Order: sequence, then structure tokens, then C-alpha cells
Amino acid sequence: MTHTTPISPAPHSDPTSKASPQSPSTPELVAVAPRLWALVPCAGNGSRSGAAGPKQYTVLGQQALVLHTLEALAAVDRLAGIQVVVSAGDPFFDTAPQPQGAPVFVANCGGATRASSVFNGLSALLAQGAQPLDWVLVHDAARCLITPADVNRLIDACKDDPVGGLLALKLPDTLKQEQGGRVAATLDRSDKWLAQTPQMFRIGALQAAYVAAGDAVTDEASALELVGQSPRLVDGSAQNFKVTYPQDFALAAAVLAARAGHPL
Ligand SMILES: Nc1ccn([C@@H]2O[C@H](COP(=O)(O)OP(=O)(O)OP(=O)(O)O)[C@@H](O)[C@H]2O)c(=O)n1
Ligand SMILES: C[C@](O)(CO)[C@H](O)COP(=O)(O)O
Repeated sequence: MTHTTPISPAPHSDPTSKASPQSPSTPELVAVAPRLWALVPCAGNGSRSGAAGPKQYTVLGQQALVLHTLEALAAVDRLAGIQVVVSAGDPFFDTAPQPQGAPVFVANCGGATRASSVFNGLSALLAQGAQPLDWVLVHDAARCLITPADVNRLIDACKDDPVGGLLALKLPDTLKQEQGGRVAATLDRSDKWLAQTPQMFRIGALQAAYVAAGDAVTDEASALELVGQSPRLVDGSAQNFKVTYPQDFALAAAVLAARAGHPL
């Protein structure tokens, strides 16, 4: 996969806009439509997963977990490119295959937290030719069950939104508050959602929000919330869970096998 090749700043005129006739000596005015990019933070250690190395490289079925993630994103034909962020010195993508579809770019600029990996990845994306008004869909490498249909649903819901938004799941279970290992209260869950990824925002707005929010936020929406924005909630899928704990590998492998039509 490419490490340094710049994405050519493709001409991206808005096919819906009508340019007024220009005289030959007048520079042509072209309305520019924002492009869509994916950014995949892939620099975590997976300390809760119990895996021997970073969980994103655990093999599920035929290939590493993160390659399932990238395969699904690359199949979204509205994406101009996918920026992956790995830790300095991580050799995985030196030999990894390029998925079919949107080009994948790799930057070794992972940070100590997810927030810093994403923030550094935004700079890498801009250096590749992305523009501050372009959209970025930040997606965890560890959510390998994302589907192109999920991503397209998010894009459709957010492309005309002034802020952007995220996939999320309405809480399916009764919600308890704990104190000392016992139930202290049952909470109202009617307005509670579980945040997933991708999370889709304008690159420049997200960068500015991270500067203001700092390193402690755990998702992009939180950074936007801290600067006074209300990201849109878009229905996600229970299958789009984040591989986090040891038992999650078998569940993800089973879903992938079922989708591929293999017996479980
Ligand atoms: N410093 C970090 C931490 C996390 N991530 C990425 O952010 C995503 C979501 O993070 P999480 O699932 O919490 O991954 P880990 O930090 O790897 O796991 P843990 O918290 O169990 O150590 C993952 O794809 C992970 O690789 C990252 O790019 N840089
Ligand atoms: C971004 C995220 O996937 C939303 O649920 C999640 O917050 C990232 O994982 P972490 O465990 O909070 O770092």
C-alpha cells in the first residue's frame, strides 16, 4: 500500500451546478464539490483484547482483521481515498495487499491516544491533497464488520447536514447504574445511544474541534460537542461492534464466515 504517493488533486466540479458562460480570457469559475475520505486509526495496542499483538492484525478467516475493515470501506465508491494511521515503525502495511476500490494510503503517525492518532491522520490527509471543506469518515480499524451499506447510509444522512454525524445504536437493554457491584438505580434509556463509527465531519471543523477539545475525548462527536455542535445520530447496526474483548474475535469471525456463505 502507498506510503507517500500524493493523491492527485482531482478536478471535482459539482455536476449539479451550472457555470455561467465565460469569455475565453476570463478564468473559468468552477463550483467545487467536497470530496469524501475515510480515516482509519489503526495504532492501538488492543490491551483489553488479550491478543498477543495489536488486535487489528489478528487473522480472522483468510486475512487480518483490519483488512476486512479496509475491504468494506474501499468498496464505497463515493470515497476518494482511505488514510490509515499506524504506529511509527509498524511494518504491517509494507506487504499488505491493496483492496479493490478506493486507494489506501498509510501514515506512520499514530499517537498515544486514539484522539492523537486521528488528529495526526487529519494532517496526513490534508498533505495528500484533501481540502478542509472535504468530509472525513473516521472509522475504527477494530470495527471490521462495517458494510458499504452502513457507510452509504451515514453519507446519505450527513452530506447536507451543517455539522455531520455518526452511526449509533439505540440502547437495546435495560440500563443500570452500579454502586459497589450492586444496582443503585435503573436509568431512563429512551434517549441513550451507543456511539459507533464511522463518524463523518468536515476535515477543517474536526481539526479545529480537536485542537479545542484536547486528547482525552474518545470519539470525534465528543470533540464537536465540546465546541457547541450537535452531531446527527444515524441508525447503525448491532453487527458493527468494536472488537474489544477476547470473546469478540470468535463472534466477528462467525459473522464474516456467515456473510461469505461458509458454515459456522
Ligand atoms: N493510540 C491509539 C489508540 C487506539 N487507536 C485505534 O482506535 C480504534 C479504537 O480504539 P480501541 O478499540 O480502544 O483500541 P485499542 O486502544 O487498541 O484497545 P485497548 O483500549 O483495549 O488498548 C482502534 O482501531 C485502534 O487501533 C489508535 O489508532 N491509536
Ligand atoms: C470511537 C468509538 O468507537 C465510539 O464508540 C470508541 O469510543 C473508541 O474506543 P475507546 O475504547 O473509547 O477508545
